Amino acid sequence: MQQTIHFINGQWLAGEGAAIASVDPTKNDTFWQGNAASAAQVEKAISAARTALPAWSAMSVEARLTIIKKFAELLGEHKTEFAALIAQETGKPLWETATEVGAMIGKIGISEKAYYERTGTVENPMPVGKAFIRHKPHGVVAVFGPYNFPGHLPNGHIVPALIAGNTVVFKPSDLTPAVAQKTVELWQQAGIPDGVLNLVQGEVDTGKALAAHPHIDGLFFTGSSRTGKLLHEQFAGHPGKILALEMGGNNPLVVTDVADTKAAVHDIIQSAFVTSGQRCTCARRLFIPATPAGDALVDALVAATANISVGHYDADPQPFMGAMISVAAAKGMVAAQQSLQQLGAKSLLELKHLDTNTGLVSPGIIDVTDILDSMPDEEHFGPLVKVIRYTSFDEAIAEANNTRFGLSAGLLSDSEADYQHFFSHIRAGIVNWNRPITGASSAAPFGGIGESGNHRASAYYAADYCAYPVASVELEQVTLPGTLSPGLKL
Ligand SMILES: NC(=O)c1ccc[n+]([C@@H]2O[C@H](COP(=O)([O-])OP(=O)(O)OC[C@H]3O[C@@H](n4cnc5c(N)ncnc54)[C@H](O)[C@@H]3O)[C@@H](O)[C@H]2O)c1
Ligand SMILES: O=CCC[C@H](NC(=O)CCC(=O)O)C(=O)O
Repeated sequence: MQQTIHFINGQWLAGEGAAIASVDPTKNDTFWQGNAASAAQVEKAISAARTALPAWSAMSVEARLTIIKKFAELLGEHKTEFAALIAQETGKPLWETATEVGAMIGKIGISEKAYYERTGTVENPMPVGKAFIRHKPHGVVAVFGPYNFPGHLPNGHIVPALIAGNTVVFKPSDLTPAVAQKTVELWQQAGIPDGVLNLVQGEVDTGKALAAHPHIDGLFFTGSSRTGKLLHEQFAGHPGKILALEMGGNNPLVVTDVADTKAAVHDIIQSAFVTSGQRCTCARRLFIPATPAGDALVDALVAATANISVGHYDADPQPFMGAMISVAAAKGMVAAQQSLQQLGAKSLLELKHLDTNTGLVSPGIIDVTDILDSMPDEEHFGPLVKVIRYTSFDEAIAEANNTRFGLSAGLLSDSEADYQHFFSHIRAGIVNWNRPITGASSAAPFGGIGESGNHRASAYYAADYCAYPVASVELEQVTLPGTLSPGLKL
C-alpha cells in the first residue's frame, strides 16, 4: 500500500507523482518512502488553503493562538522522539536536535510578541475622527524549507504566517520529508482546521508547481541562493505577491588581537563546524593576522579541530559533529576542497570522507591566502573553513566584504575600537563581537544583504512579511467639515 504523506484539506493522501525516499545519512538506511505530490495535488492543496482562508483569518488572533499554543505543548510532549527523528533524517547529533525542537517551541511565544509589537493595531487621534493602522494577512502562502533545520526553519515561517491569519501550503526539503510529516501530524493533533495548513512533499517539480501557481499570494523561502534567485526571477512581474527569501552566505570571521587563544579557538570551531558546517551562518572565511601570534592561533586551531569528535547522532558519548545530510553532500565537500587545492590553496587539515557509504566527514582547514584572486565566491555548505592571512585590518575588512553575499560576520578581538571600526565597515545582516557567528536568536531579526536575502528578514521580523498594513481614517457618521475647501459651495 502506498504511504499517505501529503496533508491536504485535513486528509492524509498518497502521492500521485514519482517515488521519493528518505535515507538516514549516518546509517545508509532508507527509512521512509512515498510518492511525490503531482501538480494536480499541489493545486488541490492550494484550493483547500483558499477555501479555509476566510474562516481562519476571521477568527480572533487569540483563538488562532489557542491552537498554535497547543502545537507548542505537543512539541514539548514529543520532544525526545521528535529530536530523534530529526537526528535520524539529518545526521545531526541528538544534543543538537534537542535544541532544534526547543527553538521550535520558543518560536511560538516570540512570534506572538512580534505579531503584536510589529503588526499590532495603532490608534492615532485626528482633528476629525481617528486614524488607525491595522494589519491583514496576505492570504494563501507557500512555505519552502531547507534540510539543515527541517523543523525549526519552516516553523519560523509557518507559525507567524498562521498567527497573522494566512493559510499555508508547506513544501519541505525533499531530503527531510519524515520530519515534515511528523510536524504536520502534531499540527493535526493540535486541532488545526482542515485546509489551514497543507503539506505537499516532493522534489523540484513539486516545488515548481507550487511556486508557479497563480493562486498563491506569497512565498516564504529558506534555502540556497541558487534556488532563491530562480524564485525571484519567477516572481518578477508579480508585484502583488510577497516573496521572502532567506538564503546562503560566504561569511567572514576576522581575528585581530586576542589574549585567550583557547577562547578564540572555541568561537571559531562553533562558528565553522557546528552542524558539520551546514548552517547558513557558519564561518566560511577566517581572517587571521600574518604575525607570530596569528601563527600560534592557527596551530592551536588545527590541533583542536583535529580532535573534534565526529560520529553517529546516537553515539554515547555524543560527538560534536554528526554526518552531513547525504553521501552526495559529503562528496561535494571533498570535491570543493580538491578544486581549491588545484587552484593553489594549502590544506592545513584535510577534510576527509570518513565512510563513503555515509555523510560522515571530518572537518577541514585550508589556507587560501595565495589564491584570493582566483577563488570563487561560493558557499561551500560543509565543515571546511578557508583561512586568509592578512597584514592590515582594513584590507581584511575589504576582503571580508568582497562577496556577493552578506549574511553573518564576526570579529574576535579584545579591542573595542577594532570592533567599532569593524561594525562601521562590514556589510552583513548579523554582526557579532567575540561570540560565534552561528546560533542567532529568534528574538532578533534574521536576514542578510546581497544574495543572502531580499530585505525581508525572518525570525523576530517574520511578522512583517506575514501581514500587510492597512491605514484608515474613520468617523462614526458622515459629517460635513466645519470649513469647506475654497471654491466649494454646498
Ligand atoms: N538564510 C537562512 O535563513 C538559511 C537558513 C538555512 C539554510 N539556508 C541555506 O539553505 C541552503 C541549504 O538548504 P537546501 O540545500 O535545502 O536548499 P535548496 O535551495 O536546495 O532547497 C530549499 C527548498 O527549495 C526547494 N527547491 C529546490 N529547487 C527548487 C526550484 N527550482 N523551484 C522550487 N523549489 C525548489 C527544495 O525542494 C527545498 O524545499 C544553504 O545554501 C543555506 O545557506 C539559509
Ligand atoms: O542555517 C541557518 C540558520 C542558522 C541559525 N539561525 C537561526 O536559528 C535564526 C533564528 C530563527 O530563525 O529563529 C543560526 O544562526 O545558527
